[in-house]
Amino acid sequence: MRTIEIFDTTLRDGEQSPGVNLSTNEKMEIALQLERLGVNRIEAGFAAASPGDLQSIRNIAKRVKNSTIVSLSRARLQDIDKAWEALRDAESACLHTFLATSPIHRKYKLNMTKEQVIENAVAAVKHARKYFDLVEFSCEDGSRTELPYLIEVVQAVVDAGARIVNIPDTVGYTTPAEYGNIFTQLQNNVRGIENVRLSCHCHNDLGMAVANTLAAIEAGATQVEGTINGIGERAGNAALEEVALAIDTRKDFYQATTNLKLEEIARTSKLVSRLTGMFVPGNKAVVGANAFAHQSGIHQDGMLKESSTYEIIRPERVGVKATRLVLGKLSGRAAFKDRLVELGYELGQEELNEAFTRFKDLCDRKKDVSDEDIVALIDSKLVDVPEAYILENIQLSYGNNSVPTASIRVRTAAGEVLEEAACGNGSVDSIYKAIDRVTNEDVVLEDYKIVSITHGKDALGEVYVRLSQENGERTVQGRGVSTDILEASAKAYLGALNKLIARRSDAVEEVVM
Ligand SMILES: CC(=O)SCCNC(=O)CCNC(=O)[C@H](O)C(C)(C)COP(=O)(O)OP(=O)(O)OC[C@H]1O[C@@H](n2cnc3c(N)ncnc32)[C@H](O)[C@@H]1OP(=O)(O)O
Ligand SMILES: CC(C)C(=O)C(=O)O
Repeated sequence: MRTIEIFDTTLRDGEQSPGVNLSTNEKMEIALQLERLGVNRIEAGFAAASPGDLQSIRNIAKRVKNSTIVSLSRARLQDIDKAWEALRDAESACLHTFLATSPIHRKYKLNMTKEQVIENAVAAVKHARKYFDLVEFSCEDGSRTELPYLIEVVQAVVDAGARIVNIPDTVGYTTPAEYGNIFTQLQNNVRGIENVRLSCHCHNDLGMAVANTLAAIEAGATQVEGTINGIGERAGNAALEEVALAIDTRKDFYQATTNLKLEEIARTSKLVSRLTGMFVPGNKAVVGANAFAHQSGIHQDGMLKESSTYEIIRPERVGVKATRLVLGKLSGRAAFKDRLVELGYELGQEELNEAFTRFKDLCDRKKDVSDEDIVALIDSKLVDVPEAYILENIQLSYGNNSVPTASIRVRTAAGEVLEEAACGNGSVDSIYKAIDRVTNEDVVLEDYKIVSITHGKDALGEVYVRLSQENGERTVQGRGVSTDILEASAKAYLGALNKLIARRSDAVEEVVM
C-alpha cells in the first residue's frame, strides 16, 4: 500500500474563489481543523500577496504543529524572502514556488523563452533551498506544456534541489489518460525522480478534477493537492474529500491509503462552507446533504434489508451520524412502517395500509413530510370512535365585503350523502353552522384553538375544538389536522360531533343492558 500525502490548498487556491475573503481568525480556525483532519501540508496563503496574508501564514505557522505549513511564491527572489518571513517560526515549513511552462503562458503572460523559464525556475528553487529544506516546484499549466520540454524543466528543478514536483492542470483541460501519461513519462525520463515526490493539482473546469487526480495517483503521483468542498479559482479544485473517499472505498483498486482522519470530513466541510459562504449543493459527493439520504421506496426497502445494496460509504466513516430515509411520495410501506416504529407506533397490517394511504395523500399536498406530520397523521386517527359522519367535501365562498358561506357534504355511516349550506360571521363559523345543519346536532362550541405543528408555507395546521351538549352535561374534544386550516377546523368539529354521537349511543346501550 502506498501512502498518498494530502496537500490542502483551501486557504490559498480555495480563497481564490470569487467572492471569498477569509479573515486571519477564520483562516486560523480552518487551519486548526485541517490539522485535526490530518492533512500533511496546509498551503496557508501567498505571503507576497499582502501583509495580511503574510501575517495569517505566520500565525498559522506558529500554532499548527502537526502539518507542514506552506506558502506559495512566484519564481521571484523577493516573493521567496517574504515566504521565509512568514514561515521561519514553523515547526515544519515548505516553500512552494511556481512558474508557467506552457507555450501560451510563456508567450502571452510571461514573455519568456523556454530557456528563460528554466533559468528563472532553477534560480527560484536554489534561492528557496537556502532557507527551506522542503521546496516544491510547480510547472504552472503543466498539462498544456510540450512533454519533452516539461521533462527538461522537471529535470532542471530536480537537479536544483526541488523535493516535490507538481504538475498542475491549471485550467482543467486535461483528460485522465493524458494526465496519467505525463506522470508515467516523468518517471521514465527524469533522472533522480525516484527521490522526488510527484504531485498532482487539478482544476475542475470540465468537471474532471477528481478523475484526473485519481489517474495521476494510478500513474504514480504520491501527493494530491486540492481543497475542501472543491472550492477554488473558477470552477474550483479537486475536492479532497472525494479523492480521499475514492482511495479509501476503492483500496482494492488503488492499493493506496492516506493519513486522513476521515471521520473529521463532515465537520471540516461544514466549517469551510460556513466561513467561506460557499454553500455545498445537496447532491455533492461525500459531503452534500443528500449524500447519505435515500428517497425512493425501492432503495429504502433495500437499505432496510441490507445497507450495502445502495450505500458504498457508511456515513459514520466521514463523521455523518446516520443514513436518512427521506419519507415522501416515492416512499413505500417498508420505510413508512420503519419510521412509525422509530416514532413509537406499532400498527397492524390493516391500520398500516390505511395510514399509508393517508400518508401518500398528504405527500401529494405537501413537499416535505416531517416526523411531526406523521405523528399528527397517526394521532388524528387514533381516537377509535365509529364515524357517524365522514367529511366528503367543503366549499367556501369568501370575500372581504361579502358574507362567508360554506357548503358541506358528508357521508353517513349508512352510506347516505347529505349536503347543506350556511352563512356565518367568518369562514370557520359558516363551516360549523353548515355542519350543525347537515348533522342536525345542537352543540355549543366551548373552545377553538389553532396550532401550527410543522414549519413552512405548507405546514400542517392542527385545530382543537371543545363542544358541549345538554347544558354542558356532555363535553368532548375534537382534533383535526390538514395543510388547510379550514379543512382542519371542519375535521376537528366533525370528529368531536362523532364522539358525542358515539357517547350517546353508548349511554343508550348501557341503559338497555
Ligand atoms: C495558477 C495560480 O493560481 S497562481 C496564484 C495566483 N494567485 C494570485 O495571483 C493571488 C496573489 N496575487 C497578488 O496578490 C498579486 O498578483 C501579486 C502581489 C503576486 C503581484 O502583483 P503585481 O506585482 O501587481 O503583478 P500582477 O498581479 O498585476 O501581474 C503578475 C506579474 O507576475 C508575473 N508572474 C506571473 N507568474 C509568475 C511567476 N510564477 N513567477 C514570476 N513572475 C510571475 C506576471 O508575468 C506579471 O509580471 P509583469 O507585471 O512583469 O507583467
Ligand atoms: C500555483 C499552481 C500550483 C496553481 O495553483 C495552478 O497551477 O493551478
